[in-house]
Amino acid sequence: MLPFARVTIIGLGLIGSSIARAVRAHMPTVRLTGYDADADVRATVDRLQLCDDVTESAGAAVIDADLVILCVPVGAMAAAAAELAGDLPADAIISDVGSSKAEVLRVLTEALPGATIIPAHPVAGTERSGPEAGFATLFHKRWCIITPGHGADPAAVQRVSEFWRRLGADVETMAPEHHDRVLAVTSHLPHLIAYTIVGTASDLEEVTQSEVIKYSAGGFRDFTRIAASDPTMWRDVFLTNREAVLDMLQRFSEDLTALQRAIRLGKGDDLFDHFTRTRAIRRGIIEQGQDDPAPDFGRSHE
Ligand SMILES: NC(=O)c1ccc[n+]([C@@H]2O[C@H](COP(=O)([O-])OP(=O)(O)OC[C@H]3O[C@@H](n4cnc5c(N)ncnc54)[C@H](O)[C@@H]3O)[C@@H](O)[C@H]2O)c1
Ligand SMILES: O=C(O)C(=O)C[C@]1(C(=O)O)C=C[C@@H](O)C=C1
Repeated sequence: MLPFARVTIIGLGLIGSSIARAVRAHMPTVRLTGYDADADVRATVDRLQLCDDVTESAGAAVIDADLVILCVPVGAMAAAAAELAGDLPADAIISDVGSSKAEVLRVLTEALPGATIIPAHPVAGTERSGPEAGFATLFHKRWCIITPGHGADPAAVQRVSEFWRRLGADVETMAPEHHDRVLAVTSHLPHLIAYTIVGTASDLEEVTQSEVIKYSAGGFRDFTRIAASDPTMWRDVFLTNREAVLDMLQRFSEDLTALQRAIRLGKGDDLFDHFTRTRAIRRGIIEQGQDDPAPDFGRSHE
């Protein structure tokens, strides 16, 4: 049996539109309703026929939903929830896809007292935004981490987990605070590093902008892809996962200083040992079948 019959998506950008496409592909009988604050996005979703209905307000979108998924930037979760609070059916489950979880659970609980809130984070995405960037296979064989709060209804957790499994994801459950520490190091810090290095390269006086573009064929090019990620989304991620990111950044700076010292002192063995250890980690990821779907994954859908 399907976990939900009437699904509403609030926010129809990359992730929201990918969920809509994946629901169409895997659960075609589900009635899909969508709402986005941006009228151009609503028009595009209408044109692409990604939902059965696109409404003019958040309230109208949720009125008969049994699952509502907030797919807006994490800084907009509170406002999006407040907008639909008066129309949310008592038995609906509300979920989200935000990249940071403890703060999102806090603001949703505040905005929707008494609602069944089961947050989730599909660990899948690209550097692109908007409804045209989405695709149905985005979640295939990618993790989706469910982060219920204390005392969350186990049956509701099961239904949300089953929903994501049907979209092709592998599901894991984690406490929101633990999620935020894990993702701080595996996702948030790498983005911060990419944003930094691309900025540094373009600020170098002795290197021209055209040289940065011309010679960015290798490792740097991968950084530019990540550094092209959505500014609103990432501003909000760093502001809502501040403590964990700052903690991981401190650890990272110490390790970077150690490598800097090894280079300065000519300690080749230290460098070699470090690089050998990190190479094994990459190989472990590939052996587990969790390899990247190629750096230009999103681009092939342009
Ligand atoms: N992009 C990724 O790689 C990725 C991966 C996993 C999770 N996420 C999370 O998914 C969420 C959405 O990210 P995205 O990449 O789809 O962003 P996006 O910019 O492509 O889409 C966000 C959409 O939300 C709409 N919106 C903003 N405020 C709104 C409001 N109050 N009410 C209704 N609509 C509103 C915007 O108009 C936009 O269309 C974020 O919370 C992000 O952290 C992103
Ligand atoms: O591949 C990318 O472009 C991504 O940045 C995807 C990525 C990640 O860091 O893994 C980014 C943020 C999300 O919350 C989940 C996935």
